[in-house]
Amino acid sequence: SLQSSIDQLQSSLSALQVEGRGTRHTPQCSATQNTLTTDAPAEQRPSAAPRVAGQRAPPLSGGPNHSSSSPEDAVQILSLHPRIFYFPNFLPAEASSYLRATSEGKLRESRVFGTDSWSSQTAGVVDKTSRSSTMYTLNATEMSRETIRRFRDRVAHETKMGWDHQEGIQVQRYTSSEGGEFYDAHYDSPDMARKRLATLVAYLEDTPEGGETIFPLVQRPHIVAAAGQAAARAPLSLDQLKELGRERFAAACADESSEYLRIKPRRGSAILFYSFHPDGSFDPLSLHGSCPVRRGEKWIAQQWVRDVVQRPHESPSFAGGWGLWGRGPPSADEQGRAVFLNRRAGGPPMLVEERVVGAAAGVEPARLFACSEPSDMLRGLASAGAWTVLVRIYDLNSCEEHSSSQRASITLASVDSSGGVGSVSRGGCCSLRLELRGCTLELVGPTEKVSLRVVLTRHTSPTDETFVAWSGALTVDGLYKWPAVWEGISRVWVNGVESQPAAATPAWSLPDAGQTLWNAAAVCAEQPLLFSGAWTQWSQHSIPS
Ligand SMILES: O=C(O)CCC(=O)C(=O)O
Ligand SMILES: [Fe+2]
Repeated sequence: SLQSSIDQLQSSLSALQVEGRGTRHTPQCSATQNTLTTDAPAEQRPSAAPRVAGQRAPPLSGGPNHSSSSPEDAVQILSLHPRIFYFPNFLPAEASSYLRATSEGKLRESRVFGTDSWSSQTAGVVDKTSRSSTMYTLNATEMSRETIRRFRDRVAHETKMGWDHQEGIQVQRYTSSEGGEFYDAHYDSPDMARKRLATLVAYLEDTPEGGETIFPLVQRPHIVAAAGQAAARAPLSLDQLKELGRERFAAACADESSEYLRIKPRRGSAILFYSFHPDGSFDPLSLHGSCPVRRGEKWIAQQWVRDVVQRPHESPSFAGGWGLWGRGPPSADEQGRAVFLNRRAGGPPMLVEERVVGAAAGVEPARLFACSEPSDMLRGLASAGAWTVLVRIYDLNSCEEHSSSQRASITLASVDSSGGVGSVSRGGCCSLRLELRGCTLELVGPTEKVSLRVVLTRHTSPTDETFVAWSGALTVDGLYKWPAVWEGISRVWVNGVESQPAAATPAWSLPDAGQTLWNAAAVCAEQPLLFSGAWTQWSQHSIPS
């Protein structure tokens, strides 16, 4: 029965709490009864152990050493179905202030996206009957601010998905005008091709009245949504669940003591929730919305984490050649080199190598090779016509991608002609020489800060990467040191199946393979890898599959 399943789950929760207190587990992994206190104003929250100034880890310390010494900072499990976590102390005041200040003058009307039409290409529509608020998405420069970098490190740490999977942070403001701005119950990832696996919502301010985030299909205090149980017995369609959720949502906003999960905006706190199950399938219980703001304002910053790479230049494993972008993992050739199937162009398999000549970091030229078999980048392209080779040089410090001083582009009149086009561009950061026939990219500059991405596209749409025939990125050895985020990883699943890292990526070796191997596999396979590391110490035995 429903009650017995709930009882069962609650007893597993108790077991989990015992685990959480075990010596092997850090306090950040404990599930506590504090779940219900997310509604309480700060001063009513259970008092933490006396705090000694300077002893507490900073809220954004991130990385494997991120362990809070204060129970007040411990992450709380609000729900396992769907997975929702509450961080009482996620953002330092400095980050909240920066996010608000930088967005304030740039806010635009928020839009909604239909379930079928949503994609990064569609702009959405303003529909005040389901969403009224204003928003701003941080640009690359803002995303690279130190305070934001720490924020992103922390998100990467908690999700075990790197920066390259993160969208631009979206800041959103709801005011109390016109009956209170709000966001009706909705899903974050209607686009199933490019899943938003996880959403982190950070609250930048206290909202005096209204503005709660509601999960209307998640009942409290139970850790499992009764709606899910009901749905399991008499399956509801997605539309029916949504309808049910919307009814409950409206009622829950009007009723402080509603039984459905609500999170009150408190400056510095955050929730992290997943719209997908660990096996990659959609989780309909992730429906959520924002109640109308009754008094004051609500400010949030959202970081969406996608299954596919969003910001390639930030990949820690950018070792070249996701030829035919994400169409499958590489296999090994006779010499053990990684080979990508050349499906789209119908040509021979593509071989991508990474080499570094000269000093890895410094002013010495670094020569980077990127070739399709045997040694000509263009040979695999049977299709004649005009192409554009776009070489983007990313400065990893500023994340600038499009400034002309850091970018070179070359247009080829036709593919089957000489192909031996050379070009030198000089910009603020470096100079670039591109020799297609000789398969040489020569980059001269402060290479410890630079990453390259090479994209070959049809001339008609030089910036449309859906037409990519070849895409590779090259990182100078040692150039990008991914923060120690990856060190805690102990197990890896691909689409719900646990796999050995070695088996998952045969003969695929990178300079710092230990840390980047799995992420490389995620990029190549274009599917979520679900990592088990520091944060999942408990989840290995507590998240039912
Ligand atoms: O405002 C909130 O609490 C949630 C916002 C949200 O769900 C969204 O913008 O997708
Ligand atoms: Fe949302």
